[in-house]
Amino acid sequence: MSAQVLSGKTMSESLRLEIASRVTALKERGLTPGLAVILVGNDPASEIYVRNKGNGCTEVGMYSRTINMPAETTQEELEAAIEELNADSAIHGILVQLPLPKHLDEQAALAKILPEKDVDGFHLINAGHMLTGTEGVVACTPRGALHMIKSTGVNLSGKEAVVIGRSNIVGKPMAMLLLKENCTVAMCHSRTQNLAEHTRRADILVAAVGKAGFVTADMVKPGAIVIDVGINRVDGKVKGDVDYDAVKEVAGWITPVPGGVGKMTITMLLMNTVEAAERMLK
Ligand SMILES: Nc1nc2c(c(=O)[nH]1)N[C@@H](CN(C=O)c1ccc(C(=O)N[C@@H](CCC(=O)O)C(=O)O)cc1)CN2
Repeated sequence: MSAQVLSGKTMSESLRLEIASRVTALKERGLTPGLAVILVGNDPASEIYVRNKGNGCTEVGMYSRTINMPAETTQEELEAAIEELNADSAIHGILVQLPLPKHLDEQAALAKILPEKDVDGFHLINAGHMLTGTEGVVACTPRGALHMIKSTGVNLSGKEAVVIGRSNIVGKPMAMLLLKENCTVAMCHSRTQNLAEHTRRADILVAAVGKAGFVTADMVKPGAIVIDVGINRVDGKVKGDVDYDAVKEVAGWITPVPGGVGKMTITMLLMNTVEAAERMLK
C-alpha cells in the first residue's frame, strides 16, 4: 500500500489560523508582534525565502521589517544592525538569513542576537536549551518536521529514529527533539559506514543530506515515517533527498518536496515570533 502523504501546505494552513488568532489576542492587549529579517547580499533563493517570510507575517497580522544589506557589508556593520534591532521594542523576533557571504562570521553574528529575540533558535543559549531539553526557542525546520511526525499519531517512545545529516540548523536539533520524545536516535553522516543498515532499522527516517534522491526504497523500513528536509535544484526543479515515487511504495508516511517540511519552516518561524511576543507580556 502506498504511504500517506504528510502535507506541509495543509498543516501550515491550520497552524497559521491558530497563529493569526494569537496575534489578534496580543493586539487586543496593545502589542503587535514584529519580525525583522536581515538579508545580506542578493542570493536569489534567500531573496525568495525572505519575501515569503514578510508575506507570512502579513497573512497572520504581524508587523515585519526587512533589512537589506549589500554583499560587501562588514562584520561590524552587520552586528551594529543586530544591536539596533535588539533595542527596538517593536521587534520581537530577529533573524539573519543564511547563508551569509563567505567573508562574514555567521556564529559571531548569531551570538549578537538577544536569545529571547532569536526566533531561528540558532543562538548558543537556545542550542543549549535544545541539548538539555529545557525551554528555549526551537529551530524552525526541525520544529516543523517534528510537528509532521507527531501528526501521524504514532507513539514515538522507544522507536528507532535515524537522522541523516549533522548540520547545526537541521540534523543536530532534529536528533535532540527526537531524543526528547524518547526515540532511540542515530545520527548518520557522510562518514557513516553501511548507511543502509542504519536506515533500514528506522521507524522514523529524516533525510537532511542535500543530495537529490539520495534515500532509495531499499534503504527504508516498510511502514516507516519518512521526512524529507532536502531542497535540491535539479534542471530547474526542486527535488528532495528522498526518491519520492519509489519510497512512497514502502513507507507508511512520507513528506513531499516541494510542499512538505519546507512549507512548515516559515510557519514555525511565525509561531516562534508570536511566542516571543507572548513572553514579553508574561
Ligand atoms: N536564518 C535562516 N536561514 C535559513 C533557514 C532558516 O530556517 N533560517 N532555512 C533555509 C531557507 N529557508 C528559510 O529561511 C526556507 C527553505 C525552504 C522553504 C520552502 O518553503 N521550501 C519549499 C520549496 C521552495 C522552493 O521552491 O525553492 C518547499 O519545500 O515546499 C522555506 C524556507 C536556509 N536558510
